[in-house]
Amino acid sequence: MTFEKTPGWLDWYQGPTKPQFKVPAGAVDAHCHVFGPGEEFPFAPERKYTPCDASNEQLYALRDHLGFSRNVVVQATCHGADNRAMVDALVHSNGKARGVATVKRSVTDAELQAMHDAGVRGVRFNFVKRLVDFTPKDELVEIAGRIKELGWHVVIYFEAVDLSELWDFFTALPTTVVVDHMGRPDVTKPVDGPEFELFVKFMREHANVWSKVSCPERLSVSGPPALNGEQNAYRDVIPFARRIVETFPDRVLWGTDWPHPNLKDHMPDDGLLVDFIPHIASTPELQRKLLVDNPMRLYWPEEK
Ligand SMILES: O=C(O)/C=C(\CC(=O)C(=O)O)C(=O)O
Repeated sequence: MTFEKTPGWLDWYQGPTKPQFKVPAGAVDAHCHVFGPGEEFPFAPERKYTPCDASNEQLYALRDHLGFSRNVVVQATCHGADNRAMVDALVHSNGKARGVATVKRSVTDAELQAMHDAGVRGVRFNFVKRLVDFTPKDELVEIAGRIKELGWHVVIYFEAVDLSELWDFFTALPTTVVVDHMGRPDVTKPVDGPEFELFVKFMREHANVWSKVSCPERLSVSGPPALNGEQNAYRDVIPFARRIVETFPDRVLWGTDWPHPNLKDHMPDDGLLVDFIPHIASTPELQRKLLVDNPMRLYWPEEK
């Protein structure tokens, strides 16, 4: 089956630079995706976008190029609840990748167990309206209860303005809860203003809540973009990510977000994205927690 990309689609960056920042040994890229390839793993009929292909071989070549050791592959909405491409990536990783799936209430216990055996350790609940149709909360509660039995966690993706409305649902989840991209703050607002304070309160009052401090390229308004050797990219995002890393050093994760779905403005050089890390985690200890200790505790606890 061949697919036509969404008009204006930006393909991932070819030939990323070698990062100047050397990540610590055993670093984990804890948020990335695979797309298809569409011929082998067709995109879902209910998808809101059609991406370019981005295979697991290409993902693992990037991992090696950037100096990372492992990946967490997160199911992208263009594959709906058909997790085959993501699971195939885990199966071909030599144990170096774990996954986060999207499931429906109709998933069977045997299917969940098969995903667990392949390396899936979480499910993603997506509340970003441009990406998914609404799923009833009672269905999500039921799923959360079932995956808890497997020791999995829930990854949540939402926009900052929706946090107050989703608060009661999120705070009742019975598992570890990992927030994608700091809950997508509006970085033109103050880092100590009411909107981001609510997110900090969410983490402060709930010790089971973690955050990915990823995706500056998605959150930044004033840039400059991670292109053309820029070593000080996305300056407007730094205070937000830094605050979360320094306040909750044991509950933060970082990922490239390769192949960067739905960017409209530019496609970042992934090598320069890695060079962003020391701006938000400024000491070797913070870097080790962010890139090694925390993701290992969550995704490979048996190795700790
Ligand atoms: O890569 C991300 O985390 C963000 C996405 C895409 C996405 O999450 C998905 O398709 O599942 C976005 O904001 O468009």
